[in-house]
Amino acid sequence: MPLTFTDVVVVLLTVLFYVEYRNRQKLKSLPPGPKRLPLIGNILQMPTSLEWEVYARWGKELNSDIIHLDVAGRSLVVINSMKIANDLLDKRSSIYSDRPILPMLHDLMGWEWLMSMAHYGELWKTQRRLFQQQFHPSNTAVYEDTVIEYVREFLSDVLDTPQNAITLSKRIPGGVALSLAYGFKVKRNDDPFVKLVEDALEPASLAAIPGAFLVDVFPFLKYVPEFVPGAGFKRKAKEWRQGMVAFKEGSFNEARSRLALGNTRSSLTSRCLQLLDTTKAIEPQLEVIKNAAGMIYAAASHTTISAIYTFFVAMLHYPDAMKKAQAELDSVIGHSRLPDFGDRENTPYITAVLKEVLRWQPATPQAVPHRLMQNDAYDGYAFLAGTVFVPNVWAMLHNEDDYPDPMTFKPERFLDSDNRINHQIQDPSVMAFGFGRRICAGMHIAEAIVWLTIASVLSSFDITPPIDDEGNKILPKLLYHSGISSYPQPFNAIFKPRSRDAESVIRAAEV
Ligand code: HEM
Repeated sequence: MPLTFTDVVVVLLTVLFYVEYRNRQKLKSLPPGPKRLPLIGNILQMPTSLEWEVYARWGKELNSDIIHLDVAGRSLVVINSMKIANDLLDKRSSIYSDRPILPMLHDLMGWEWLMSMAHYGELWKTQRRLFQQQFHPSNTAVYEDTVIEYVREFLSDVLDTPQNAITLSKRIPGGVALSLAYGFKVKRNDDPFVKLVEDALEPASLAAIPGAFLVDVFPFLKYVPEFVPGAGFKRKAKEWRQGMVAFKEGSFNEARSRLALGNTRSSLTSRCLQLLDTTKAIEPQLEVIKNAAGMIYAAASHTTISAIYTFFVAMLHYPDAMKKAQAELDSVIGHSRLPDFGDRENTPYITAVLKEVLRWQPATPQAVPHRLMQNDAYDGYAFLAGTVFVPNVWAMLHNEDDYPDPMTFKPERFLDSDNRINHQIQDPSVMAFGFGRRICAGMHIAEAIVWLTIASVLSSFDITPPIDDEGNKILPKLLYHSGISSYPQPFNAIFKPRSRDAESVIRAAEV
């Protein structure tokens, strides 16, 4: 007998009621969360901007450092405290180190090879090992000269076109990354590889946020054909996939041919190509090198530029901090040379500025999400395998107990009464760079780039806000874009050499 319309409605309602019943059962053992709607859960409340601040507010309202969000039946757990992040993501890292599968990013855009997004398995392990061998924290010689080179070129470029200083600063982490990955010397303007990789990365950063695309919430949508109305995301993904392939293959092939011609600097690609094991299949080895090299710009550039921009924004809002930093640099380094890494030990205030930059507006306010690999229980809660955990680094770094008056930029909070680094104060780096086995593999390089940029810029320039027609300062708004790495909205600043001597020192130091 054929089914009637009423039969279909009854079956459908039964299924829906069953799904909702199961969701409610699951929720009983989960952390508190904002009020949810049947079936779709919290989907309509999911914030689309400043997520980290909304999650922190929800945590306070619910009086819990761990909150649960139901995204149409999928569990998202936000961790607002460092202790819980340590308990789960560090101490139980053997089961909390996977990444969520995001159909838009992984399947449709083809970024499944990207180490920071990769599944916790053999491919990730091989890439991470390779990365650590090349950039071991003790092996500073591999990156310090490159960092010095790009920072000094930046200073000289700012002397030439001070009005472009903010845009020019992007070349510091971008140039260091392309140099470490492929041995390319990045052009001062319109570098073709920077363009290639930027075109590929912009959409990937967006798609890396869980729930940014509906297909991440309803994975079956990935099977909807491209011509169906509303499937525009598939056309976008196809175009973005081409960008990704062009960057990954194009940069690697160029590095390889330059190596063959002997026309390259030492880099991860060149060193790995020289160490190829000819007794084994070559193609899989090439694939690993290609992935690891492609990873470097992706992980290093947008995150580190965010921190550099935050440094500029902080100097505009807090000129007293800038003056104190300059006074320290003047007394330790003087006026006849630029800072270098040997000065790090003797400039605690600059180190404190670096720490406060990483804390005040963290470059990755929600770090990168982790995915639980097997069922687990914690503090009376039960989590199912597949639950996605978002470490709300912003909330941890704005915790009033560790950092009183957290919205204020105050490097002094990291110093003791003798103006030395106070090790009793929680170091922001233990949160700002993520957790457990997936912790940022390049954090020492990131800190080196940002430290040298702060020290070099402040020893040479004053940074002040532009002035409007009525004589008022135009200060940047403290509004940050959403994305895996978050950066301030466009702003302007005036960079003025501190003296004639400062100009001569910059010109003399250019390498
Ligand atoms: C201020 C700058 C930076 C910040 C804030 C930052 C932050 C992060 C965070 C939060 C993660 C994810 C950690 C987790 O899953 O818990 C990560 C992963 C990673 N970062 Fe960074 N990062 C920065 C710069 C860099 C640089 C300069 C490099 C390389 C030269 C780098 C290489 C990586 C790599 C390879 C991963 C993937 C680790 C994995 O999944 O195993 N990062 N970073």
